[in-house]
Amino acid sequence: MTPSDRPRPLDRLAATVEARKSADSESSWTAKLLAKGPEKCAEKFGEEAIEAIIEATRGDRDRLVSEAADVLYHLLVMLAARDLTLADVEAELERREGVSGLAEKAARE
Ligand SMILES: N=c1c2ncn([C@@H]3O[C@H](COP(=O)(O)OP(=O)(O)OP(=O)(O)O)[C@@H](O)[C@H]3O)c2ncn1[C@@H]1O[C@H](COP(=O)(O)O)[C@@H](O)[C@H]1O
Repeated sequence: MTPSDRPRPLDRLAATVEARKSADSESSWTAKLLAKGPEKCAEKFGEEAIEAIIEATRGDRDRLVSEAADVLYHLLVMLAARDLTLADVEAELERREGVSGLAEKAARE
């Protein structure tokens, strides 16, 4: 496998999170969080999002990168808790490609 064939980090993380749905809670933080249910996963995502907002407001770039990584991880866990995947979100992003946000908003009004 050449470096360019290797799945990107977000795809690798998504595959790991998916695999943790059937893993032992004793050996995996992700499995432990998933076992607490979708509401707890959503709560953790919210906490991490707020931490990212705080760092974005403060302007500390390194801490924002770290919090953004937490947000992406907890987003994947929250999706997995509802049997959704990164591929589902990417399909929605693809559907939106080429549609201006302004045009989309105007169509809703
Ligand atoms: N990216 C992450 C990641 N980001 C954050 N976390 C964990 O998420 C937790 C959130 O931190 P908190 O301080 O909010 O947790 P806490 O206060 O202990 O929890 P609560 O008491 O609030 O419930 C920490 O324990 C972090 O280690 C992560 N855990 C796992 N991953 C990835 O998931 C992979 C699989 O991990 P396991 O499922 O543990 O094997 C890892 O290899 C990583 O790639």
